[in-house]
Amino acid sequence: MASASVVDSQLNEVATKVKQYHFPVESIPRLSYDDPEAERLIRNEEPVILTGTNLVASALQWSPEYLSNNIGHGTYTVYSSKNHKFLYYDDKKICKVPTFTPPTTHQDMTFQDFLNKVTEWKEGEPYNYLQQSLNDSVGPQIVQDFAAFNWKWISDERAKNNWGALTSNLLLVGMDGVVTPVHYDEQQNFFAQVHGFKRFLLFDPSMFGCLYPYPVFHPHDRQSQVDFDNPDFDRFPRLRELKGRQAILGPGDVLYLPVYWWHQVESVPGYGMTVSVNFWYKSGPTEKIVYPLKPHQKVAMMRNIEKMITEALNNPEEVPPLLQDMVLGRYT
Ligand SMILES: O=C(O)C(=O)C[C@H](CCCc1ccccc1)C(=O)O
Ligand SMILES: [Zn+2]
Repeated sequence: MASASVVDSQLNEVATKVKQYHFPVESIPRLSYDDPEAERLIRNEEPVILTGTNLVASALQWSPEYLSNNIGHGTYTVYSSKNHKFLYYDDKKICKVPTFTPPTTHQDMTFQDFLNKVTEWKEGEPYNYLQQSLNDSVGPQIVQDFAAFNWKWISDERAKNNWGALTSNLLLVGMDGVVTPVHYDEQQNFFAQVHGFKRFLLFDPSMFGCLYPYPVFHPHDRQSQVDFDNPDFDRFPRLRELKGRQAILGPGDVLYLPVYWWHQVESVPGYGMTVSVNFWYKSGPTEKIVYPLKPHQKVAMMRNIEKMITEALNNPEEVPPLLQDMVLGRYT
């Protein structure tokens, strides 16, 4: 395992290589897991990079080759995209938008088949990204490594911050340069980087108005309509107000990614394949309402209003005209 200083010097080099976009970014604090400031940030639902957690220390040998030799012959969901971007969509909502064309395809295959596709990849061919919840179909060695995660530390964090249950651990194995475009999730997330380097761009929930998410009933619910590589400032004028944060993760780093925080995740080009494991937790029960409401509470409220209106109208096509009648010239 690379020593801390080696990872640190690599992180500094990676920071000079990552792509810059039109908006300014500030770094996320990188603190030892036992630093009281780290605890304060997590309590306050602000992102922080934690070092020294040993959360996935037992998985630091999970190179793609090691996984291929030890994960067994179960099948895993592998997404394919004609470019390096993997915009997530919810299969269950496709019926609401008949004109929707999925931007990625996915199929189940063995890890070995996935790794062969990546090894034999040629410029111009589709990109592949393995994204699959870790389950009991993995081989005994991987089960052993998984069991040796620092479950004590992370369950203490869950309890201290009054979160709900762990819902899943997503195993993510990406090709060099793949990108998960900017979106938010409705769960608390400890994101563990295992192999290779990932750059996160993060935006706090108050940036909702600058990131123009798809409608809640759309398959791309929770994803931004904005393409950072080709920002459309005419259609999305408040993009100009966007201010971001940045986190670069190396092997062993854990990012606390608070619920409702927007994030774009990139496997840094030129640094090879990446392996990550996330830990998604149901967010805790909302204690009693305190005013002023937090930005993420307003996002939750906007989602509920969109859901109510869509269900009440019982026809997605009638939602835009009703919302426009309600807002344009009255609240604008
Ligand atoms: O851990 C997170 O929240 C991430 O966004 C990590 C991201 C892949 C997530 C794929 C995905 C996005 C939306 C819904 C379900 C699955 C990456 O590392 O590329
Ligand atoms: Zn996410």
